[in-house]
Amino acid sequence: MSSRAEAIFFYKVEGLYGCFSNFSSHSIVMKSRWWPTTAHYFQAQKFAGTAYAEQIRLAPTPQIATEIGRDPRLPLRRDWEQVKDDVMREAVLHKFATYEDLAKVLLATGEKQIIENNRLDPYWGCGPDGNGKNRLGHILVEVRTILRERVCSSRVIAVY
Ligand SMILES: Nc1nc(O)c(N)c(N[C@@H]2O[C@H](COP(=O)(O)O)[C@@H](O)[C@H]2O)n1
Repeated sequence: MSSRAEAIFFYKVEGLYGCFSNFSSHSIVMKSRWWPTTAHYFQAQKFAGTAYAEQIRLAPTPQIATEIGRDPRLPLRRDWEQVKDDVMREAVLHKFATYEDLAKVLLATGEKQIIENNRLDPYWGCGPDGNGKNRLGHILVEVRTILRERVCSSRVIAVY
C-alpha cells in the first residue's frame, strides 16, 4: 500500500474520483429494486422491510435520502451496528461491478490508499483530525482487490 502522501482523497461527486462517493449519480439494482444511488440503498437498509426504506428509495436526492436515514426519530434496525459495513461493501461492490468505466477508474488507482476526505465523519471518512477510521476508503480498497481478482480469473479462462 502507498504512503499517505500518495493517497487518493475524494469527497465531492465532481472530478475523476467523484464516482467513489456514494452520492454519485450511478443507480444500482439490488434486492429486486432500483436505487438511484448507493447512498439511497445504504440509508434504506437501516429500516429494511419497513415503509421508511421505500420512502428513502424514492427520495429525490442522495442528500435527502441521507437526511431521512439519519433521522433519530425513526426505528433503526437493531443489528445496524453489526451489519452496516457489510451493507456498505455490498452496495459499493455492486456499483463498481455494474459500471465498467467506474471499475477502470478504481483499478487504475493501483496500490494507492483511498481516503474519504470527510472531516465531519470519523467513521466512514478521515474525521476532523485526519485520523478517522476511513471505513469507506478501506471498503473501496477491498472492492478494488475483488475486482482485480475477477479480471485476473476471467483472463485465465480466456487463455484456456
Ligand atoms: N459525499 C458525501 N456527501 C455528504 O454530504 C455526506 N454526508 C456523505 N456521507 C456519506 O454518508 C454515508 C454514511 O451515512 P451515515 O453517517 O452512516 O448515516 C457514507 O457513505 C458517507 O460517506 N458523503
